[in-house]
Amino acid sequence: MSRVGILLAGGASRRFGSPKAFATINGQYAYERVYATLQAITDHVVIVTREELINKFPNHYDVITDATDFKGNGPLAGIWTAMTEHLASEYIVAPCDMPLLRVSLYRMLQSTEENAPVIYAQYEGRGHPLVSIWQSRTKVEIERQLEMNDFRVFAFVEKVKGKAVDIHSSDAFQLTNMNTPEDLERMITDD
Ligand SMILES: Nc1nc2c(ncn2[C@@H]2O[C@H](COP(=O)(O)OP(=O)(O)OP(=O)(O)O)[C@@H](O)[C@H]2O)c(=O)[nH]1
Repeated sequence: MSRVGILLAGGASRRFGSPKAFATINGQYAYERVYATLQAITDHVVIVTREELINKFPNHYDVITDATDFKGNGPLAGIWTAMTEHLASEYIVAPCDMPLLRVSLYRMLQSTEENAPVIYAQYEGRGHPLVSIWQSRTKVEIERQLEMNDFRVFAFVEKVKGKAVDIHSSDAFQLTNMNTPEDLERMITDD
């Protein structure tokens, strides 16, 4: 089975004020940390970003931008773009703004028996559809939704009856994201 990691780094980072992918946590860029996690559990990792950032990533990374037809419309378009550029049986998805994600959390998702189209993390009833595993068969359905100008990730995951996996409280810290500079400050203190 071939697995491709999709690192989502194409957001506007409006609340953060500068590109979140390049926020520094203890000497490492946020995206580098997430990349390392995806690299450990996949055959290849692709970073999906926006035009303005593409040259900021070193050349040895595989970096693409959202498909022209859907760009600027959120992460679902990014997931679909990566699926079109890289054929695989399954895709492991992670956002660049959760730099505490570790392999152990994805292993938990992978150990789910179900052959659900999307398997995603959930903690205290809140789903995290960008911390997830997507089967390749979802590509056609994503495209159908995007073509209807519906860019909502969670709506998609619910529509295809994605499987939520409850994360143990001891792993919940991994789902911490940085929407604001204050979130990053807290993360550095806790890391
Ligand atoms: N490829 C791609 N990734 C996206 C897009 N929008 C958001 N993301 C990524 O999805 C993850 C979660 O996004 P948000 O929390 O909404 O981040 P954001 O849009 O950068 O932040 P705000 O502008 O403050 O809402 C982050 O890793 C983003 O980089 C997009 O249009 N394309």
